[in-house]
Formats: sequence, C-alpha cells, structure tokens
Amino acid sequence: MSVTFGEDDLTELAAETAGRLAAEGVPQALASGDSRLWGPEAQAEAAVRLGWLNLPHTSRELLPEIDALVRRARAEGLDHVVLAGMGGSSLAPEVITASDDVPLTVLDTTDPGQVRRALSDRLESTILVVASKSGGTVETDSHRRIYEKAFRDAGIDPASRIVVVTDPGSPLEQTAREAGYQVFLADPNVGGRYSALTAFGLVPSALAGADVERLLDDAAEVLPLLSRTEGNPGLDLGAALGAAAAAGRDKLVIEDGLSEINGLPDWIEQLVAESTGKSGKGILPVVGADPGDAEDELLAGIDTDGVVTVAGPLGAQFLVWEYATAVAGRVLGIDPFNQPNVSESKENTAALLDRAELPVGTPLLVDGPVEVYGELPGDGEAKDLSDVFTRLLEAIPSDGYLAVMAYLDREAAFDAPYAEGASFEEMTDVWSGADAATLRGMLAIRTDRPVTFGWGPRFLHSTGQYHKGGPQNGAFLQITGAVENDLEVPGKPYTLGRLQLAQALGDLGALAGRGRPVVRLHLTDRVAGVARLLAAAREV
Ligand SMILES: O=P(O)(O)OC[C@H]1O[C@H](O)[C@H](O)[C@@H](O)[C@@H]1O
Repeated sequence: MSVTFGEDDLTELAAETAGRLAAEGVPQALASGDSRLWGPEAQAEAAVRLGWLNLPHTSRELLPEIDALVRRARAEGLDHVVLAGMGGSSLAPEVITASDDVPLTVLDTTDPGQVRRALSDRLESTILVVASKSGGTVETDSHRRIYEKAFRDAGIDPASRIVVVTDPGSPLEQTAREAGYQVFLADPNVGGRYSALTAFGLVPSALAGADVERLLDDAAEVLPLLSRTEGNPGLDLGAALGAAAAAGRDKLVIEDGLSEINGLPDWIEQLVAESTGKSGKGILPVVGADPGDAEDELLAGIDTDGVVTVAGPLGAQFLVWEYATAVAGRVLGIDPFNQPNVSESKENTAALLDRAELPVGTPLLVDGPVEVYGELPGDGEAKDLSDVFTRLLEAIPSDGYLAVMAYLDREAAFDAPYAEGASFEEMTDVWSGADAATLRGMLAIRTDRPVTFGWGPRFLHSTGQYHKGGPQNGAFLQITGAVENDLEVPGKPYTLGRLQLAQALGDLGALAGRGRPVVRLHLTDRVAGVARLLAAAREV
C-alpha cells in the first residue's frame, strides 16, 4: 500500500503536516481509540465511532455465519442478490462486487421504474439483503415493504428470502426478529460511511460471490502501518487532503483509470463529502470528471497516477481512506463522524409528504418535454433550456461548483434501442446519448469550474451533506421526471413516486433556503426529456 505525491509543493505540505500530527501523537491516539482528537464537541460521537480500526480482526468472527448463509443460498438456487441500502450501507458492497466482477443489484433509489426493474428480475431466485444501521431510513424501509409484498404475492415466504443487516437495538432489528428474518448485527461503534469492513460490506458481497476474507486480509496487512509516525499511508493521505483543502485546494477529483478496483471513487465521495462537508468547510469530491487546471483542484488517482496516487488492494484502500478522512477532519477542525445537515432535507421531505398535494409550483418555462421550475439566476426571463444552462453556469461562484442531481432511473439508458449487430462502441454511444449523467461532462466543458453529478436520492446520503453544510458556493440543477407506473409502499400512505418527488422538493427547499441558485427541470417525457437536455447543453 502506498501514498505518493506528484508535486514538490504538495510533498512538502503533506510531510510538514504529517510531521506536526505525529508530534501531536495522532497515530497513537487513533490506534488506541482516543475520542478527544476532534475537540470537546465531537468527543461524545467519536467515542462510539472509532471501531473501524479493529475490523480487519474483529470482522473475522462473522465469516462462519456468512459462509453458512452463502451455502444455504447456493443450495436453494438463490442466485439473484439484491441489496437495499443507502449511502454507507450499500456503496462498499457495490465496489467490492464490481471489483470482484460478481453481480449485485443495488437498490438505493426511490425511482419506481428502477425498483420495478429489480422486482421483475428473477424474483423466484432472489435473496434480498436489507441493510440499515439506524433501521429507520425511509428508502430502505420502503424497499423492504415492497419486496415483502412481492414475495408474498408470488407465494414465497419472505422469511426464506430476506436477510437483515442492522445495528443492535434498531427498530429494524425488532421488525426482522418478529418476521423471522436472519439478522446480522453490525458493530455499533462504527458509523455508516466507515462500515465497509463490517457486516454491511461483507454480508451482501459474500452472497454475491466476492472473496471477503481476502478483503479482510488486505486490510489487516496495512493495519500495522497505521500506527506508525512515519511511513503511515493514512496519515500522509489525510495530512495532504486536509492541508491542501485548508489552503484552498478543496475540490478532490478522484480517478480510478483502468484499475482493477472498480467504482471506489463513489465510495470515497460519500466518505469524504459527508465526513468533511460541514460548518462551512469541507472537501468536495468530484467523480467521473476529467481533471481541469483550476487552482483549487487536487487530483487523486486510485491505482493510477494522480497528483496524489493511492495504490493498493481494495481492503487496504478502505481502511487508509477512512483513516485519512478522520485525519483530514482534525486538520480542518471539523467532526468527521456526524452529518448534521442530512436530516434537514429528510425533515423537509417528511413535512411535504404530510401535505395533500406536493407544492410543485408553476413552470417558468416549458421547452418541449422539459419544464423549468425555480428562480433563475441572472436578469430577465430565459428564452429556452440552453439559456437556463448558461444562466446557471454563470451563477457558479469563482471558487464554487455546479451540482447536477438527477432523481431518475439510473439504469434507464440501457433500455435505449440500438441497431442489430452494433459494436460495443456503438452501443456505448447509444447509452450515453440516453443517459442523464452525460449532462455532467457536457456542462463541464462549458465552465472552468468543477461539475458534479449525483443520482437522487442516493447523493443525499453523500454529497448532499456537503451541499448544505460545506462552503456555500454551489449552484444546483435538479432533474425530476414524470412517473408512468408508480409503486405503492405497503403500509404507507405514499407511493414511491411521491416519495421521490418529495425528496427532490425537500432538498430543493433546503438549498433555496440558503440562498443558493437552484433550478429544477422536470421531464414530462423521460426519454425525450433526456434527449432535449443533452441537445440544449450542446447549444450552450
Ligand atoms: O444505514 P442507514 O442508517 O440506513 O443510513 C444510510 C445512510 O444514511 C445517512 O445519509 C447517513 O448520513 C449515512 O452515513 C448512512 O450511510
């Protein structure tokens, strides 16, 4: 495992900062679980959040039970593994399984189309892992209810198909015990985004066929380095990230090139954004972007060259990035274990769901299949969608960013029809031409500021904290879409589609309430709408 720097200034800054942290006793304090490292206000939370450093050893206890579950699933022919979990409860398994090239269907969405897609895929051989630390996350609770009904309707006993991962004593533990589900209890002394090597990372990944023992072995190998005062990759990385951000280089562009580790930047995004984006400070991870030459960008490469290069196997990467984030938190003077602003959008959503009608407002403009809502930055009325994009791009502060947030089905682009006999390249062109995520790159070339992209509500558990708690220099573009075939959430008064829209509007309220420029584009026809978005971006 190694962390290296490709610029002399950064090498110097990192060494100086790591030296100072070592002199303050940070590595020893972390190794011994000292909760005072982030100041008195953070101490109570930190006291129950430092268990992740022991996981390479303690999580081994879970392996026999996980192995028994895997054997049962194989024996019963349950070959479609679905994971319902948000943020820290699904991002690690997504990377672990992608890196091991084994299939896992992740549900971290409230999009009815995307959930229907999972439901209609091999229900008869599906095993569902419901993963929620708190046990109260609305998206995950909805997925559990929907799958319970689907199993029952298909004459399948949910107890034979649902496995729960949660913290001891959570409401989900109680529900699961009453329903007779198999329950894995995770370490309550580890927070959601630090939980990659707990039952949250291991249970679904092993079920999908990943080698989780090797993951723990790789993490165990780097562990002794993390108590060192020199040659400590976690300390070096954290010192570099924290000190660079404190000096204004606070946009972290993360690339994984053609590395065998597949998708780690999305996991790092959540870890870094949610841990550091608060009190008006923080590090903004930028994923899926080409590095620009803006002075406030820092390029981190995972097993690929960057200004910071982090090389090593996945299990070790998890641990080193967690360590680095905790260290960066100390350098920046923030509590890396809380997420004070995530709840704000959740509360807005809950309040909206209590209303008879969602307050969607009146469109400012309708451009074909796209309705534009919100307050346009700049003067006068916009004439079309390209104009809306131009105005938003102009509204990005000189040290800021644009966040594109799409509350859509992230698999929908794969439905786009392509010609028979098309090459893989041609198919990829078709998919990217039907994918809302393509908008990120198209807008990015029209500004010298970073542009991020997130699928809603997934990003609410990640960069959503940074948007609201970090430096107030974002401009925001929301995309929502008409729902054709909604899904009831059994036992709840709302449908998934209504919940999804309420989440978008709830977050919009939180951003607008901070005076940030935020525009919502609503696609009245999703396929035509995405095509129109991309065409309009081309015209900017
Ligand atoms: O595991 P859960 O309790 O369902 O939480 C899922 C996610 O929810 C929130 O957004 C937290 O801020 C995340 O850190 C967490 O991973």
